[in-house]
Amino acid sequence: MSQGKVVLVACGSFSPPTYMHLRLFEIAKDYMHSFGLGTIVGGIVSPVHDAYGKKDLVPAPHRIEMLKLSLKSSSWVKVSEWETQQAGWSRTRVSLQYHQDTINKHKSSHNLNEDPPSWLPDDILNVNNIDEPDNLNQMLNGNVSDDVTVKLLCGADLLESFATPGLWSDEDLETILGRYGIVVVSRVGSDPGRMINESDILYKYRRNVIVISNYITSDVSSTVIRRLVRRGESPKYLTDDAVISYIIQHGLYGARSQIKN
Ligand SMILES: Nc1ncnc2c1ncn2[C@@H]1O[C@H](COP(=O)(O)OP(=O)(O)OP(=O)(O)O)[C@@H](O)[C@H]1O
Ligand SMILES: NC(=O)c1ccc[n+]([C@@H]2O[C@H](COP(=O)(O)O)[C@@H](O)[C@H]2O)c1
Repeated sequence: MSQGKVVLVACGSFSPPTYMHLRLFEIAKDYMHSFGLGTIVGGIVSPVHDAYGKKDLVPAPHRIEMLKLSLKSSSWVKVSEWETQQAGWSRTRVSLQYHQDTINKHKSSHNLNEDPPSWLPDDILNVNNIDEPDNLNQMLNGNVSDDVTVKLLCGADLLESFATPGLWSDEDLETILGRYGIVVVSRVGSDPGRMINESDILYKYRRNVIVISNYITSDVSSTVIRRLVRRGESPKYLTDDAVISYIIQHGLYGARSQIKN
């Protein structure tokens, strides 16, 4: 298992973002830190293109704006608009590849002046961090690599979707699991351990799959928020207040102004 620097990338619809989407990053960061599984230097949320065509997927500019509102208080998780700016839907492998390539390109100090994308983690742009004494010591002792690897951050339902026939190509899964690796947070009703045991490809790459049991379980989903909004009920405390105001203001998900806020 790599113990170098890691950037977590979460791909999904985020229609709308819930507080659990953002909790995933905090849960993963704490877990990986306590078990010495790498140093998280940044987090990226990559909302899917409108062409993904999932039911209730509001146009990308709304989802991006709601994510930005949700992430106002985060110093290390940023929104990447790259997927939404492509001509059509991008497979997750392609998205990870793009983010990895861009990070590699900007990691070296001589590229710092080259218009870095706004989602690029500050730690990568901060040239002073590269040679900080602790890190240098570790590097000299051969304990850590200075490479930055992106890893897919997801909930256990996404892991389960790997087994859906025709949804993910074997080649993509080989690359996602073999080259990058994934960090999976348990979700009510899912059993990632069993999933790994039952899938040949997940079993083959099990060392690259970090499974985190989320003991503070929550079944909050975008579906639940959309349902409440549609019924004129309050989604307060399931997502950021600013997201709720945005939903009402733009009449998203069938919102009427009388939502009990
Ligand atoms: N409560 C949760 N616990 C763990 N992972 C979650 C939870 N909610 C969302 N995720 C993860 O967040 C990522 C983005 O998910 P997505 O945008 O599909 O959210 P969702 O709430 O499941 O949406 P929907 O209800 O529209 O299907 C996925 O990897 C998903 O597994
Ligand atoms: N073959 C693939 O790369 C593949 C297949 C299905 C879903 N996905 C991604 O997984 C995420 C799923 O999001 P939802 O759970 O909201 O459907 C999206 O980011 C989507 O692009 C990727």
